[in-house]
Amino acid sequence: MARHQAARSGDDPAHLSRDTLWISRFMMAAFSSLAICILLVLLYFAGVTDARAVILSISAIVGSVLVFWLIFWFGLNRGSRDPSLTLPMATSAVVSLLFAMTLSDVTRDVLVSYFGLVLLFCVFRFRTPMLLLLCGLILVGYGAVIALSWPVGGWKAHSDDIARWMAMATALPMFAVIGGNIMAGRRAAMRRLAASEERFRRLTALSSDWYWEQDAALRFTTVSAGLETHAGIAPARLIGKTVEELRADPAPEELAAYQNAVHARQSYAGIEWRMRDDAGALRWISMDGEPTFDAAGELLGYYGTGRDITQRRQAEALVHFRAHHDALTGLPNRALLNDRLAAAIDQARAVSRELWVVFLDLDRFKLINDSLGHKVGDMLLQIIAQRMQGVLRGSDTIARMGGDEFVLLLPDSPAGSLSTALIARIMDAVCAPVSAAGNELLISCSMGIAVYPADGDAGDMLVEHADVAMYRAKQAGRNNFRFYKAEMNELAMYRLRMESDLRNAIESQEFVLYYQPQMDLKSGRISGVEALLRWQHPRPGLVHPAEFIGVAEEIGLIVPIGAWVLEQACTQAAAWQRAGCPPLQMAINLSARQFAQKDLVSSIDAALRRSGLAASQLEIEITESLMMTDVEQAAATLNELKRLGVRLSVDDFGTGYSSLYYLKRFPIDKLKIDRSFVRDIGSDPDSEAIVGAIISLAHSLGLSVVAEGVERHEQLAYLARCGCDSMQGYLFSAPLESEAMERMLRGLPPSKAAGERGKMAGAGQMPGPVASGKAGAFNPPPAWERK
Ligand SMILES: Nc1nc2c(ncn2[C@@H]2O[C@@H]3COP(=O)(O)O[C@H]4[C@@H](O)[C@H](n5cnc6c(=O)[nH]c(N)nc65)O[C@@H]4COP(=O)(O)O[C@H]3[C@H]2O)c(=O)[nH]1
Repeated sequence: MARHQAARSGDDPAHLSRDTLWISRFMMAAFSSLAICILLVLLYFAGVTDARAVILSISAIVGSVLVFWLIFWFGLNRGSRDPSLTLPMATSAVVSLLFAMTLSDVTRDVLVSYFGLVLLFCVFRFRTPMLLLLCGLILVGYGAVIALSWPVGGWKAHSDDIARWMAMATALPMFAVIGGNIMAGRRAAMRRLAASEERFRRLTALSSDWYWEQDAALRFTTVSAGLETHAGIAPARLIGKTVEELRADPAPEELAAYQNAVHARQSYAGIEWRMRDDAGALRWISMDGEPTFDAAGELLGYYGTGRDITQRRQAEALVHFRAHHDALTGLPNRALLNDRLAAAIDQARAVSRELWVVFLDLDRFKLINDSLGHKVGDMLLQIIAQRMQGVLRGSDTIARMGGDEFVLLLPDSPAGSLSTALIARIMDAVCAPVSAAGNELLISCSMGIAVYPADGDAGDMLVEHADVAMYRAKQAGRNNFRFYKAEMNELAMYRLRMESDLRNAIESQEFVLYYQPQMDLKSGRISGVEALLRWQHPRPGLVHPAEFIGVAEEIGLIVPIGAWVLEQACTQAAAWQRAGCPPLQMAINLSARQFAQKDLVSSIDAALRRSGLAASQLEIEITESLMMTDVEQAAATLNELKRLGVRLSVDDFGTGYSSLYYLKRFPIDKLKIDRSFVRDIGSDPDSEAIVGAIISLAHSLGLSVVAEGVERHEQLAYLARCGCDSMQGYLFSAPLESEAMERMLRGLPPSKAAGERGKMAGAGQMPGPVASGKAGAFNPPPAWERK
């Protein structure tokens, strides 16, 4: 019957439980009826009652049970207000009993006790009035039975029945009232409990927490539906399992606090652990728990609340990641590098192996950043970071220190994997052309390497030494690497001192301009002068640009210094002209940083306006490398300068790319043959050939040529033979202070100690070869070191 009911209710669990309840009530009534039938049969065999009475009574009882069975089988009870059919079944039972009592007066006293049983069933279902009604039915029925049998035996024969009826007439109503009230109270309590449970259910549904219970073995016995709602985990998955059994693999060690608490039978809060949700994703769960004990103090289990804290943990993980990684490249940052460095040193020490710390700095990155914008700079950094990651092994670390600086940790392997070939691979990865935002960029890098344990056994010391070595690599011409050597520290100290002195130099007005004339080879006249910067340092004295321009460029000071040079040179040229000197070309050097300044053209324009110098009298010297970093941008800037009317010359021609392409592409007026070729005229036929080729190439492109560093007549003669347009060098004049230059322009004899070489090497001496490096080739002067 239950199966039938389940099928009809569509296997709905709610229907199933309701049907089961109704059936169980029917079954109780059926078994009670069976008990009466058995009793009647026993009474017959005991000779207490006759066969007819037994058969009729059993037929009536079984008949009524059958009727109810059919009602339940066909579900006819469902339409009733009380589908359990307690009232009809109770009435039928009473009527059946009364029928059996009527048939056999002897068994009446036995059967009467079954009324109590019927009332007992009903007391759970009926309220007091209904119970009283049932009592009335029983009493009236019993009275009727007595009345029907009255003619047989009279008063005497029925004195027991009357006494029993009277006892029942007093007891049954009392039973109905007391039982009814007790059950009414119980029902009220049940309602209150149900209401409270409903409130609790709603509360947990509203909250992001869920409720759970565990037994004494700490297995979940109850888990509220909130677990599924908020964490996507079906509560059934937890039932019968302990927290340890549910933990996700690999199990993190966060449960020690939980285990300590439950072992000590204490409450706990905020215990966090991970498990997979029904979709397989990892979830973080937080639990608060409270133990429950029985009267004897034995643990019954735990109960408490839980919540899904996955989002919070993910946010924390993100914050942690951001605190330890560089936002742009996703590489470890300085903080994480320090941790890894300490661990790598410990590891290297433990296995007695080397560890290389490499400091890598991109060459001229600032130029790209300043000229093409931060977006392109950022893309470049990301691409290069990815490339380096591709070259390095899993055991290596690459960290971004900020800007264009990276530090690489390269632990050695048992097979001895560290070699300069690895460094070359990294360099190749960085140097491969990069396409960023439509720009084809060529970038190189300089690297310094400090080796553990030889160069230090502390992380910060190794990084510092690698930085010093990187600086030396840069000084040695960039796109290079250097291993750290102890002597490098001295140079680093010197550089630091220079940096701080340079920062004061502008304010203290320690810069001066010297001017070196350029002589027209055809006319023998001064066609122009080159403004050359000097630093009048209070202690070592006059410092040449080769020693500080590179540093000023790196720390960005070259921009204000260059602006000062531009202003000063324009003002001086205009002043000479106003003083009656013949008009001349004023050449100034432009650094890479200056060239990348967005307001370069406008600032030159402003300087020309302020000084009153014609744009055509200003010549800007730029180097080849400066133009080649980003060809498009360089062409745009040079074209703008050209539109302004200034002249453009390429300094140090022959030492760099010397590409015919850029000579055609850029609006250049003049080439300056590098003095390294000029120096070798007379001693090296190759240099002579190069000088000759440069001159004819320039002329065929319509450019003029100036040779720098001319010191000997032999050089002058060769240059003149090749058709060089002008020359600059000690043969004619060293760089001069402005007054001395003015005298020369006016054709007056030089005053004593006028020339720079006179100042540096002794006044009045004949010009001779003077060693002079280029900007960026940085050598500490002995005078500086002595201070
Ligand atoms: N051996 C030899 N050298 C000669 C001779 N004649 C001139 N020189 C030197 O050659 C350098 C020519 O300047 P540069 O090629 O533009 O090379 C310059 C230029 O690149 C840079 N520089 C100088 N002044 C400035 C400036 O105001 N701004 C920028 N950005 N760079 C500057 O510093 C470099 C070095 O400048 P200086 O030390 O003044 O060195 C000057 C000059 O003193 C000679 O006959 N023999």
